[in-house]
Amino acid sequence: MMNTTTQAGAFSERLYQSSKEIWEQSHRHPFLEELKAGTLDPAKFIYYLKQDYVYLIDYAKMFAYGSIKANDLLTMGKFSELSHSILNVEMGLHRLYAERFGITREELENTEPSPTTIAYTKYLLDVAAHGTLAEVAAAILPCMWSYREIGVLFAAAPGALDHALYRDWILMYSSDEFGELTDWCIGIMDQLAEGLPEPELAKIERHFVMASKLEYMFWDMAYREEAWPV
Ligand SMILES: Cc1ncc(CO)c(N)n1
Repeated sequence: MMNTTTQAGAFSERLYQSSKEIWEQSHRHPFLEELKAGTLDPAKFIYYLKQDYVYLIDYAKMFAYGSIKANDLLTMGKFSELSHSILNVEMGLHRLYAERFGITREELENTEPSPTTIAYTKYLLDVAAHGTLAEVAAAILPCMWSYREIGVLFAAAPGALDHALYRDWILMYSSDEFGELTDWCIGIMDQLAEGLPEPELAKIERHFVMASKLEYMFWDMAYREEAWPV
């Protein structure tokens, strides 16, 4: 495993270790193995893109909550910068892909969330409604950090960038800009965890592990093109 934990402090290293095996299972999931090889069925990618678009609407709100819960202007500003970047840069990539596939913006935005998307986003929003800023940071971190890890690993994988279809996706998540935003999230997590009692740290760790499991489930959901049973 390539070390992408460039700025990890003590607590974020503990978080990383807590979910390392879950992340590795994600990396080995056929959705990502095939995306890396360029063989992923575009229908599965389109399904993912649409679910991820509605996921990102709620995910962007998590950073808005981060801004509300922050107590200093620097942190507020950074959380709102992150929210802006999700809505305009990351979701811009989804809109571009949708255009390539002939999917309208309206269709993209009106995607009915699958059971797994609901589970993930509502879990996050529950943490935002009831948790501390440190809990919010822990819940949103696996998303950024695991994608950065995947992006960096895939960008370095021989041939992965040669496949026209998935190249832009890999470039987005391996970009310096995405990496810097991820490092900021890791840094604020370490800062917020400093001096907290162990039961609080354990609760934060549970959010991180839960979000990591939901990340795995998101890949699996897309590969299965999960639908509502009724
Ligand atoms: C489900 C999910 N997790 C993480 C990211 C990265 O922001 C994303 N776009 N979607």
